[in-house]
Amino acid sequence: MSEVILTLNAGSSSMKFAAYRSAADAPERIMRGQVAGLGTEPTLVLKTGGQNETRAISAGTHAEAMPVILDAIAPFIDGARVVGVGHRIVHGGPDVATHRRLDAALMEELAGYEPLAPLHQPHNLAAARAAMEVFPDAVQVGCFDTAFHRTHGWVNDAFAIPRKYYDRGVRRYGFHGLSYDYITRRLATDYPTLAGRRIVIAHLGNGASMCGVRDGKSVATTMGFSPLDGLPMGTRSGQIDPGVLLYLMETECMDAKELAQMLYRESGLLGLSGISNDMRTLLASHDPHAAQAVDYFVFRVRREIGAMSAVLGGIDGVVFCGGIGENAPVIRGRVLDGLQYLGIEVDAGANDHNAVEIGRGAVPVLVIPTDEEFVIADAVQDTLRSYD
Ligand SMILES: Nc1ncnc2c1ncn2[C@@H]1O[C@H](COP(=O)(O)OP(=O)(O)O)[C@@H](O)[C@H]1O
Ligand SMILES: CC(=O)OP(=O)(O)O
Ligand SMILES: [Mg+2]
Repeated sequence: MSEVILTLNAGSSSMKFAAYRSAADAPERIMRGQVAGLGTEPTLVLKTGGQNETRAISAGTHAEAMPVILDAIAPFIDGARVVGVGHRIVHGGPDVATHRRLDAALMEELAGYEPLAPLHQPHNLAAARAAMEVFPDAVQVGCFDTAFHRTHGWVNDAFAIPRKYYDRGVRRYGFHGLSYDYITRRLATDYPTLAGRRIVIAHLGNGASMCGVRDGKSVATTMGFSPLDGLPMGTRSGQIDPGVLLYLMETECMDAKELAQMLYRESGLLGLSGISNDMRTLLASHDPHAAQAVDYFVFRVRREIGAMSAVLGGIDGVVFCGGIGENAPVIRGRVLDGLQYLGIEVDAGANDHNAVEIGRGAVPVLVIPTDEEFVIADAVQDTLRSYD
């Protein structure tokens, strides 16, 4: 092995990373891991050859996690040259519809989107800057969560506020696009009969959203201008009546900073339960507020499945992914209960075992572990080949 590709994926509470070697069809993964629990109890998880190794670390922030990650990767790449580094970047703005090589001008433009995704964009860009310093000769490639959704029609992109704001970029961008891209590719290769159909993909993690896909393209998604909209999340509110914000500004004199703190960091499962943003903790809790937070989550996910059905004109398949979607049978079961009218029925045994196919109705229901890193590595390989 002489040349490798690295991927960095800074989520709101985690930093996932992986190393790949280039291969003819698609990059081959050498190892992957993540720093999880940033802000609470940070751990380093290494995943190699089916083995998971977890250890507590002292990094409290995304920046402090970087040297830990580089040390963790080093033994696996055995001195090989890092020729490309791919970065998940949450916000690419209105025009970016595919991955791009990161240069100074693009980095500056992307920094302008930091206020629109404060839990992600600053960490994404910090990781890219750090990688540019550590690997100055490697190609740095930005892979954008918003890019997959640039196929939306205008009605799905616009807010019904004066038009001048649309022209200034106040639009529904949508996020989690790398995850939806991966799932859509998996459907194309593993479930070709579903690939051209109407699919609802529920990415339920610490950040959560849903995407309606038709013919492999995004038609609608629950997140909007920022990754605050749509489903409730670990610490984010999800959809909220803007009148609530006006009321809080007027009666509680909250300013933009305080509202941002509340909406991004103190709401969602954490805000409703008063206990935790972690679905595992809430499912294990006997506190009635934990149960209510879970009820609210389930209610909103079900509601959005109905909305997606309306937008797509029916549903031919449902896919769950993300930390909750891949690992929480109780949530999947409750979300899908009573959707027989859409042809959706759950096989309880398969669901309990996190099987890949958990439906027993006319509409297939799948659990597919998402792999944003693969999409990033593939984009880097693609970029490197364009120079050959
Ligand atoms: N076995 C499980 N049961 C329920 N929830 C789980 C389980 N495993 C992970 N989760 C949830 O997944 C969430 C993390 O999702 P993930 O997609 O990894 O996060 P991020 O959005 O930070 O990338 C955690 O907050 C946790 O609530
Ligand atoms: C966009 C988003 O919410 O990402 P994450 O799930 O990594 O927080
Ligand atoms: Mg995520």
